[in-house]
Amino acid sequence: MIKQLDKDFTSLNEFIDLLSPSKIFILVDENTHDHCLPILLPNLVTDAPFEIVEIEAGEENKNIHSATQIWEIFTELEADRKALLLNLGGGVVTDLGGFVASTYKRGIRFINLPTTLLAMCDASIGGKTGIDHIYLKNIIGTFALPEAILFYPEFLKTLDFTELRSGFAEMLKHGLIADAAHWKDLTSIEKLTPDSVAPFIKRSMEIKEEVVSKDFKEQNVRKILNFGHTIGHAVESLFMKNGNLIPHGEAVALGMICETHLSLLTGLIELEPSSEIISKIKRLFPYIDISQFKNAAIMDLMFNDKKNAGGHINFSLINGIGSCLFDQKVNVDHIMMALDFYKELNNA
Ligand SMILES: NC(=O)c1ccc[n+]([C@@H]2O[C@H](COP(=O)([O-])OP(=O)(O)OC[C@H]3O[C@@H](n4cnc5c(N)ncnc54)[C@H](O)[C@@H]3O)[C@@H](O)[C@H]2O)c1
Ligand SMILES: O=C(O)C(=O)C[C@@H](O)[C@H](O)[C@H](O)COP(=O)(O)O
Ligand SMILES: [Zn+2]
Repeated sequence: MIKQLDKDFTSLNEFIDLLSPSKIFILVDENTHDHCLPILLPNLVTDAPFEIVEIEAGEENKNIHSATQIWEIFTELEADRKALLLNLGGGVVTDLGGFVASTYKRGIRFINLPTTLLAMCDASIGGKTGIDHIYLKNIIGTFALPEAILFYPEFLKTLDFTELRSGFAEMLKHGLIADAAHWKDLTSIEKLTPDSVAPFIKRSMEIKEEVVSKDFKEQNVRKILNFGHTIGHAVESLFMKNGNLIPHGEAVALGMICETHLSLLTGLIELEPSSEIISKIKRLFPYIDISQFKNAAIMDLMFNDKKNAGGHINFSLINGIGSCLFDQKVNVDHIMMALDFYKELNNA
């Protein structure tokens, strides 16, 4: 169930009532503890006892150490199989919380309460949970669906602009892979703010939900949701390794530029739409200097991509605005050219 919360959080309370949990755990990070918990707690009406579990904020904490910490808290506080986890946060909290919940005692129930644009439109939906390990993004994880995804756009009011823009990248991705009108709507927004983007959140969520409903375990069409991520995740991992993190959405924006150019090089898309896509993404997102990374190092990481099979890198590439093909095998020289294309964009 995906539903927008009213200001009294009635649907959350009703739903918790229905689930009748033995205990509720509310997972937050430092920022959602300060900004979102004070909105949730006065509205939470339940007979079940609850505990707050806090992790440090940031991608560097989406790891096994945080997971262990949470499992230990569950054990100490005697969480049983009827316990319920509320993931109140961005994609780090929903990915990590979902992972911890789906593995503790072989699975307890969880509800996602996304607080970033990225988590609302993407991470909270679709049941991919996980953690990063040895600098590889989401390399350990499960497919496990939340009982509900309840979103409240008011949470976005305290979000930094950089994080809002990061979520906007995944929304643009949804337009590019599946809905040209959504791409047009999003790229027509004059100034990105919580209010200006709010009318388009629902459509973005629907696109993600529609794709996932056709292929939950990512055997085929779900791979289109990974457009921009083959190169984006590789670059994100290299920055993580250097201890110099970049927001996930910025890595995806970079990845979408490279992979749009790759779509052009492989003859899938015409020059005009590819130029439109690249110039619009370039205008919206900061240029990321990747000159420190050799193309071969970026490529090495792509071999760990979860879409791959039989030692081949499988790309998801667009064949027009609003349309995407998966399992595309491309010439290695073209991958190198796409990376060089991005590296040279700074001088263009
Ligand atoms: N499972 C999926 O399908 C999926 C999809 C897309 C991305 N992801 C993952 O999601 C993660 C990125 O998510 P994210 O961009 O939400 O990052 P995040 O969870 O790190 O949140 C970004 C920052 O915003 C802060 N924050 C969150 N809500 C806030 C609020 N309302 N007000 C003020 N500050 C707030 C957080 O503390 C953090 O500092 C990555 O790990 C990515 O791999 C997963
Ligand atoms: O839900 C999906 O499927 C996606 O690919 C959405 C992506 O935006 C997201 O970043 C996802 O976590 C990537 O998954 P991964 O399998 O490439 O780690
Ligand atoms: Zn993503």
